[in-house]
Amino acid sequence: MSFTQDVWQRNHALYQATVQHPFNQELAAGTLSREAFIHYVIQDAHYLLAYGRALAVIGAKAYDADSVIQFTEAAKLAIIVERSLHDGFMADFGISKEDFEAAPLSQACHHYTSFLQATAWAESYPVALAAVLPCYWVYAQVGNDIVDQSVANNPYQKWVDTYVSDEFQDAVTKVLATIDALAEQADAATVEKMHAAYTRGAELEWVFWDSAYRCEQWPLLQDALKPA
Ligand SMILES: Cc1ncc(CN)c(N)n1
Repeated sequence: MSFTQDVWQRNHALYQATVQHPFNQELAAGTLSREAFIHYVIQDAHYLLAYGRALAVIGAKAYDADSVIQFTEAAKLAIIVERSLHDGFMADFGISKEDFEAAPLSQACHHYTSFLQATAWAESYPVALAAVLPCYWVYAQVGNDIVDQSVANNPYQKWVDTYVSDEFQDAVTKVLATIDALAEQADAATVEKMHAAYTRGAELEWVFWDSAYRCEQWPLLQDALKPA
C-alpha cells in the first residue's frame, strides 16, 4: 500500500469530521455566517504567508532539481493565487486593510502556522512535506465533496471553485506522487514520523475551521488578572 493510501485510511474519521464540520456544510449551503467567513478570510491571509514560507523551506530541502522547482513555485503560488482570492473576498465582504492588519493571529492560526514552520525548519524533507500535505489534500477533497452541494448564487462559490480547479487538483496530484516516492525510499522510523506529521496537520485543519466557525478570540488577559 502506498503512503498516501495508508495515511488516508488512518485519518478517515478525521477527514469525515472535517468535511461534515458546520463551517464546510454551511459554506456549501451558502448559509455560513458572514462573521465566521470574515474571521476565516482574515486568519487565512495570515496563514498563507507562513504556509508559503514553509513551502519555500521544503523547496530548499528537496532532494532533486524538479522538486526544488515544485515547492518553490508552490510557495509563490500559495501566496499569489490564494491571496488574490482573499483580496476579492476582502473587497466583497468589506474587510479593509486596516481590519486585517489590526487582527492578530487567532490561537488556532498561531498554533497551525507555528507547527508548519517549526516542522519545515527542524524536520527532514519527507516529514516536512507530510506536515503540509493536508493543506493540499484536505482542501482538494473538501472542495470535491462539497461542490455538488453548493447552492446557486452561493456567496462562497469562488472559494469552492478555487479548490476544485484543475490547477489546484493537479498540484495536489503531483504532491501525492512526490510524497509516495519519498516514502518508498524512507526508513520505517521516518515513515512513522511522516504519519504523525500528517495527522497533526490534518487535525489543525479541523481546528482552524472550527476556530473560524466560533469566531475565536484570545482570552482577555487583563480580565484574567483582575482580582476576583
Ligand atoms: C488553513 C488552510 N489550509 C490549507 C489551505 C489551502 N492551501 C488554506 N488556504 N488554508
